[in-house]
Amino acid sequence: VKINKPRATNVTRHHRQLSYDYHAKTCPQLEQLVASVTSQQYRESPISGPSTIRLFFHDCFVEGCDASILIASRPGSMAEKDAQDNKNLPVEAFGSIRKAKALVEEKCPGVVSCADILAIAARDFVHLAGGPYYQVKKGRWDGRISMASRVSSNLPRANSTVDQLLKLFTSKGLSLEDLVALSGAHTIGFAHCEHFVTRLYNYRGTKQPDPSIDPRFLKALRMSCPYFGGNVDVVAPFDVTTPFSFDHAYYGNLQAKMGLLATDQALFLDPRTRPIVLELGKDKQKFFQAFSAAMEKMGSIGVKRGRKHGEMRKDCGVHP
Ligand code: HEM
Ligand SMILES: [Ca+2]
Ligand SMILES: [Ca+2]
Repeated sequence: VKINKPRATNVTRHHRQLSYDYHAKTCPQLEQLVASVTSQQYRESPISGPSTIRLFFHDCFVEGCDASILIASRPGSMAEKDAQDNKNLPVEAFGSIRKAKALVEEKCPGVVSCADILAIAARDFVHLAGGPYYQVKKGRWDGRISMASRVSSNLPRANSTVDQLLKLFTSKGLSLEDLVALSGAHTIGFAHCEHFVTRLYNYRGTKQPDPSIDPRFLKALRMSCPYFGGNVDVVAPFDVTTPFSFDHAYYGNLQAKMGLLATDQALFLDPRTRPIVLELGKDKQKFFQAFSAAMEKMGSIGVKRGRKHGEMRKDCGVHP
């Protein structure tokens, strides 16, 4: 397989422009302000955690980390959030960003982008669920473009092959290691049946289940997800062992043939990614380190700086 070289120039140049202390003078209390919202939100509706982390991923992969995913559609222009791939993102995720932005605007008007707030909130939720607390680089501006039509080609599908995943991730400046570490976000959260149901009944048109699923796990999943006529709202946990805790159990599940999506299980089946799955499954600290580093890289995809390329929104849902 030919792996496209990451367009490192693009990514690193913007990367260098972000900094940990970007708001030290303009909004020194920024992280506490966001934390007060995320911690309360996590107590009141814990599903804000996984959904905000996913929101951040879907933002960064489409037009870069620029809060383009938060823009509301207008008549005649369908925005990213209403694209098919984003329709399962619960309102809670958008709600926490809106609340955090409102509080930040009250204390530090006009200086902090929605994109930075989303990056900080995603980190907070990782930590609140038991994951690592890593420092977040800041200095992103919000994006001017949000088009539903740009979404699907920039996001992975639940049945993408490892080749396809690699091609997509390297095109964003992310490595093989980053792909495996970031997929570890599936240590929390849930997926709707539609994303894995063909694995349970008709794998690649064989009318048989995917042979790489553990038989007991298969049976349990089939109980929740019938092939026909199931309830479309039913979800299954990504990590059957600790669905609410941000730990490295995800990688152990893959070794036990209990990956939920084809893309999860594929990371253990593919000889290129298997060694990384084994390594991260052995050592929680190693996973935390790899995940934090990969989140920093993901958080610097396509970052915009300044009025020429970006904007500073007051309301994250509308262009100023
Ligand atoms: C590697 C390719 C990936 C694929 C194919 C994929 C696909 C999916 C799918 C299909 C869902 C279920 C959505 C639903 O039914 O509601 C999901 C959920 C989720 N994804 Fe991924 N994902 C990938 C990578 C990532 C990355 C890189 C992150 C973050 C760093 C992430 C974080 C999450 C989280 C936290 C959830 C749970 C959301 C919830 O419970 O509300 N995923 N993903
Ligand atoms: Ca974006
Ligand atoms: Ca877990």
